[in-house]
Amino acid sequence: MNAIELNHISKKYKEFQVEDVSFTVPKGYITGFIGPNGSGKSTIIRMILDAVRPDEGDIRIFYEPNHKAHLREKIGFVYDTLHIYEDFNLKKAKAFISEVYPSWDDELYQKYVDRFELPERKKLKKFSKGMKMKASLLFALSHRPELIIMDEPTAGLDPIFRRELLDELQNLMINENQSIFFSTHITQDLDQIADHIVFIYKGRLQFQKTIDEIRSKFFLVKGQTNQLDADLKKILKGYKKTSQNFTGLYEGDPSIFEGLEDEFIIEQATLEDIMYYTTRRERAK
Ligand SMILES: Nc1ncnc2c1ncn2[C@@H]1O[C@H](COP(=O)(O)OP(=O)(O)OP(=O)(O)O)[C@@H](O)[C@H]1O
Repeated sequence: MNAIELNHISKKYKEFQVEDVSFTVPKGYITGFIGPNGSGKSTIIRMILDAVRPDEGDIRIFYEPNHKAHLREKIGFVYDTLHIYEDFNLKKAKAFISEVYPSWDDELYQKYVDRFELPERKKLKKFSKGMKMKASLLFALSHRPELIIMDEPTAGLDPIFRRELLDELQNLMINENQSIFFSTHITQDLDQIADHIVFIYKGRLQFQKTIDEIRSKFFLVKGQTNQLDADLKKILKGYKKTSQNFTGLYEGDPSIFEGLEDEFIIEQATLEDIMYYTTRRERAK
């Protein structure tokens, strides 16, 4: 079952384009959306939410075209800025927002207000960046959405709350079978909680893989620069070298390095390594 499906999505702006992007967000899992600055993550999220129309392709949410109005109720959206009139305080904002969602859960709202330690009577414009993010989460979660879509939800949060939030998201997925799709630059968050990763770069899909596939297929190869010959360069997805040593990214079965333990060090690659070395090679093209 898929919560979201993108089929051959293209969108052209003057100086940037999303090119033929297809991927799925499976139901009941956490999917992380990664890519360097300006890769098109926010643009794609806006297209999923029907705030921007693609030039080509179609997007489905729970197997329905994403522009169907009733899908709004099923989605909790967290953006990096609050889209609420900022002269309001939480109480007043809640009065408006709760009216929009038939599934609004007041008890849950109260639980999150307490847990997030948010003042209910302070004007939203006087909230700090992190408080605004928490308020955005509060409203998104309190109507019990089946699908949570977030654009960099952990940006601006202190590390303690960030971890609490990640735990909370994991609980939502496990206990309520919710599907979560979120973009982030903090790839360690995803190493911790994501089941699937969608990686885009310069408006093109690099890959969609499960975390397990990534763990079993991506490795760092380290050795001395004089060992970095043409054959090795060919099989690496990218590398960095000094006059003495090199580190490269290898995708595939690590057994090809068996018996070469004295010559190379093979280590599991993190998501950050994968992004760094993949885009390094792209940049050098
Ligand atoms: N309405 C628009 N008109 C023209 N160009 C746009 C528009 N919206 C976005 N872009 C361009 O699309 C590119 C991708 O931007 P986008 O915000 O989708 O990337 P991102 O991956 O979310 O980046 P970041 O990680 O920095 O937030 C950028 O070059 C941006 O300037």
